[in-house]
Amino acid sequence: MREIKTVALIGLGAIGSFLASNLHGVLGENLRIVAGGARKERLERDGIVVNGVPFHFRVVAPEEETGYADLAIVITKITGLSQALEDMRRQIGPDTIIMSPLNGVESEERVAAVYGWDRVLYSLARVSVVMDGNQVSYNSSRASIEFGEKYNQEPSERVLAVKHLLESAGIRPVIQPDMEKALWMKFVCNVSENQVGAVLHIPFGAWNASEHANALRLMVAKEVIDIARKKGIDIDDDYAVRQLEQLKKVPYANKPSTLQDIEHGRKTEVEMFAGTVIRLGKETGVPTPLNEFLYHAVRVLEEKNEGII
Ligand SMILES: NC(=O)C1=CN([C@@H]2O[C@H](COP(=O)(O)OP(=O)(O)OC[C@H]3O[C@@H](n4cnc5c(N)ncnc54)[C@H](OP(=O)(O)O)[C@@H]3O)[C@@H](O)[C@H]2O)C=CC1
Ligand SMILES: CC(C)(CO)C(=O)C(=O)O
Repeated sequence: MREIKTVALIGLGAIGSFLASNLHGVLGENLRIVAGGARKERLERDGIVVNGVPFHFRVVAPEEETGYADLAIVITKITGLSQALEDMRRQIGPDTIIMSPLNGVESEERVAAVYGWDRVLYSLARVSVVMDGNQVSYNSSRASIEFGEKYNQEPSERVLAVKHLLESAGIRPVIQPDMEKALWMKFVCNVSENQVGAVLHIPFGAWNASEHANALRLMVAKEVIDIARKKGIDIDDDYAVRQLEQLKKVPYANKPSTLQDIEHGRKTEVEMFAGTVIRLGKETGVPTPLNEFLYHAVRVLEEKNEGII
């Protein structure tokens, strides 16, 4: 069986730290975090503390010649993806598998445009991770990575290799039969939960505590489900309703990554959420007034952070 012995990861933020802290146990120095300049210095000096455990990973600069990695994980925010793909160039050889478990439905296309579809595996992260400074926390019993080829009736050799690696590292692997559909189902959640959560400044617990918050979540989700269906991706109308059962299991005070971005004064991924929905709504003929509202509302929050307002 194909074996993954070396992993290069770029983006040691919330999700990157969740992945790296688990992979480090099986890979040790064969896990390399790619980061340059002041970022490299900071990561080497401060390390990362995940669920109370301190880690100092091996950090390599983008220009360092380390040899190719068997698996490259790109997990920056969408706003940093283009630069990260450039910075990973020395890690990526002819047989390197690349996974980009960012939110949204388009990161794989962006990776493929640079490195080709034959290197890309689809993936997404089903976990809520909170990061403040170098402190990271998440609930390990509720964390999984969904991944695979576009369709996975018979898992390919490289899918089985990634499954084996994740299992050995203690990360729950889920091979979805249809990864395109899985990405869209997560997209429904992110567009509704992240954006409504950020604009109203409410944590995950609010969806269950407030019928009004939940009503807004469902209305926004409907726009995405309608677009998915127009694109031939079969997500039923009640999917977002059922999602409430999953949301009840997320710690009450956890915040979606978009709200964390606003609170930390960072640019959000609104372009990838509402921006994509508005664009695809026009292409498929689905009206998206709620996403138009959210797009501008999140932009206003960014402007407040930038001191424009
Ligand atoms: N947080 C969560 O619970 C979840 C997030 N996601 C998704 O996962 C993706 C990542 O999110 P998240 O982990 O929260 O994001 P973070 O902002 O916490 O982490 C991104 C990291 O990438 C680093 N980075 C950016 N560019 C580079 C570069 N060129 N070289 C090296 N490092 C770089 C940033 O460093 P620096 O800080 O120095 O800029 C930062 O540490 C997003 O698409 C998000 O939507 C998915 C599921 C859950
Ligand atoms: C935690 C979760 C799953 C919420 O939708 C997420 O993807 C995010 O915060 O970006």
